[in-house]
Amino acid sequence: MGLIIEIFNAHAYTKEAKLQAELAALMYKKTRLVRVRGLDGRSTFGSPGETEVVSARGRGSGGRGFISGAGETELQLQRRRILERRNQLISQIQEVRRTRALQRASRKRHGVLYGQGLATVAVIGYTNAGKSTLVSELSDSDLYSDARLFATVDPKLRSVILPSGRKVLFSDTVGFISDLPVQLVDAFHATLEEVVEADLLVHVLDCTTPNLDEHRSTVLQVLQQLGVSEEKLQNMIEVWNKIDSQEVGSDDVEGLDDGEDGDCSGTSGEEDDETSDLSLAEPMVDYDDDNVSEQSQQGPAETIDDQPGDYSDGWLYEETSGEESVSGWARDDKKSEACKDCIVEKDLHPQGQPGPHVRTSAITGVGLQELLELIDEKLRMEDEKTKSEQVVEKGFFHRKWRPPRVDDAGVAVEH
Ligand SMILES: Nc1nc2c(ncn2[C@@H]2O[C@H](COP(=O)(O)OP(=O)(O)OP(=O)(O)O)[C@@H](O)[C@H]2O)c(=O)[nH]1
Ligand SMILES: [Mg+2]
Repeated sequence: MGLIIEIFNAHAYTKEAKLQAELAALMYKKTRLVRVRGLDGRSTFGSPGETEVVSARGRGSGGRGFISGAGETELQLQRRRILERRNQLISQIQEVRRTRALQRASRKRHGVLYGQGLATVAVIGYTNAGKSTLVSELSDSDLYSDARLFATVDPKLRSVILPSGRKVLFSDTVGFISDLPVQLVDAFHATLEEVVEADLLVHVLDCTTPNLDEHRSTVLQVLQQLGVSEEKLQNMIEVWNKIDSQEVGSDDVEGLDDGEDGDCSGTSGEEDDETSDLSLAEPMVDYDDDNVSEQSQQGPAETIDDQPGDYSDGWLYEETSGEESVSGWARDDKKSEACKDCIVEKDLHPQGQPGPHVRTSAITGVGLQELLELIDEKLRMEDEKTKSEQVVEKGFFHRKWRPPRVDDAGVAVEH
């Protein structure tokens, strides 16, 4: 637990996160403030291992030890100091939160001013999944990003232009880890406010890890603890990142079941190997002449047989994302060439089974375009849903009040 807090501390680079990390550490220290045996063999109070902690009296009346202040034991003194610091930290955190809320409100206003609410997409996931790399790859490219907007407001927020031309804000979040202590979840709640408030969540998983399922459930658990709505969880996009790692050694693809690495081509768990074997043996989608010529218009043609691996488990991305979705939005060569390797699972988890919607490599750019298109589509669907909900609400609440008709009144009084 102490180590976990230290890790968070090291990664806390905003003022708010730093305050929260200190608060978590403080609360942790408080729980460890117990009677311990000092080096001289006497009972003392303090954190285990802290030899400087002095012994306290106050174990009932007449105990031995220092008295600080009016009969205050050393333990009480330490507790009081911790509580004072805690209160200080809490009020500072509240202040920072207020500022953040104002900033968020101003971002929304800014979006509205420009004719469209500025949606936020929170990129979440287990630590080391590649979230930051993904967000910066998306926003560093001139193609996707508008660096002028909000860059100074929050370094973790990046403005990105979706294929439809819509601007959204991507927020990179702190990585989740297993056994995240409940106090820490609370302490980092504000840091993760972006997650709760985001319009859409993108869950990045490192598909080369053998613990993919475990990482996924850890993240889902934390999201639930944070109070993310069921609806948002359902709508969340799952991205399997680092598919290039499999390409690196094409031999690895044959030896997917070596148990060392995860398998980016399967769905998840034990079925992976079976699925990937199937997909490697007999791809379900043939690349016919039409498809090949379609691809050759976008980038250098490559024969599919030469592909080092088929990440699709039979669901190859064969649509070219639709001309309409890329209108006015030039693809760069690197990305469009890479796109024929990547896969979008549009039929989102049909039987509620976990699995990727998009497979990406944040390093090479594979799958990023598909990811953006999917985000575009999801946000569009959300907009439509919100609009129709508003219409229903309006229909119900904004109905004009009319006095009861005379006929009705007549029925009521008639005898
Ligand atoms: N091979 C490969 N490596 C990647 C890819 N994306 C990220 N990495 C590497 O994975 C490591 C972690 O990447 P980050 O982007 O820092 O991961 P993160 O999810 O932000 O990690 P935390 O902030 O600690 O939660 C880095 O060494 C990246 O270079 C990818 O697509 N392929
Ligand atoms: Mg990161």
